[in-house]
Amino acid sequence: MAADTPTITLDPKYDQYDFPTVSPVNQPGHPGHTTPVQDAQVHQLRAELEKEGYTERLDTLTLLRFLRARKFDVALTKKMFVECEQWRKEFNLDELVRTFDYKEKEQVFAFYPQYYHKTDKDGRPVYIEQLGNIDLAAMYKITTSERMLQNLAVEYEKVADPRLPACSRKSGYLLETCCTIMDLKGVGLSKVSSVYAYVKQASAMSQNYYPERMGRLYLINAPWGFSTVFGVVKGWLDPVTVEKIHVLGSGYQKELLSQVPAENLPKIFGGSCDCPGGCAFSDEGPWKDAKWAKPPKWQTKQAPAP
Ligand SMILES: O=C(NCc1ccc2c(c1)OCO2)c1ncc(Br)cc1F
Repeated sequence: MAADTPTITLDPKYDQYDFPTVSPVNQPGHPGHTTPVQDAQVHQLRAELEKEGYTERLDTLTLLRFLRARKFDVALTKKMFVECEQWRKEFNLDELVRTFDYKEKEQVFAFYPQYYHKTDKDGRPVYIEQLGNIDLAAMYKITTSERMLQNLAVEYEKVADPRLPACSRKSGYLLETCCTIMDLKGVGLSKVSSVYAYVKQASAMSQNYYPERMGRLYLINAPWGFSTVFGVVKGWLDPVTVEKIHVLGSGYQKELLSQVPAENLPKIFGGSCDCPGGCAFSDEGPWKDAKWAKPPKWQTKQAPAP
């Protein structure tokens, strides 16, 4: 086997994957592109977590995501993993995923659409939020911030299964991140203050408990002055995160269409997609296609794609 062929060392006890596990991202720390030291850090982290009684989510792909988020500092990664397990327990996430019914979704979406819709040119799930019509006073007559965060957590859980595995099967390589579009049209700086608390909690949930899931973040229709404000915020963010974020004004369509094929982008954003019943409610994507949603039971374990 050529020296540069990506290979991944899997632990048969935890790594029961039924989708491709080699990442197209040819950077150290990504599955199929780890160094021997990084492989050893995965084993060290797993051994320490097992010793503390953890038994779930100790698979290689998950541990590598946490290790990348903490720059392979095993002690800091262990702390992050433990805090995430603590949050999952307090949030009662395993039951929530099974039972949560966001029956007020259509009414909330009139103010704040948040949905997954098809894929970008690299095959990632596209996640769209439209924040411009948020009216928390009116929304809190319909729902609560707790239920909005519960819905977000459930949708994030579905990213791990079935969305990303289906996208990985369709593309033939491992996909671990999403392409997020946040439409700020109509978000005046005054409204930002009331929305701020929720957005702060949502982004904290994303960064602390779903590490390395954001592949790209497009902030479109950013109000004039936002990119100046963002210039300050940028200084507080990790450079790896900053290079994923694209702040675009009203002339976003050309850049957005270079990342998301027109047929996958809703018409309202300059694409050509117009799902029956509305793109915001279709949940269209490879995860809805029987061909990709689940491997047939007979499928043998595939060797990682060369
Ligand atoms: O896009 C994501 N995070 C970025 C994000 C998500 C929510 C936010 C935010 C930034 O800023 C404000 O609210 C994101 N997070 C977790 C998972 Br799973 C999939 C995702 F696409």
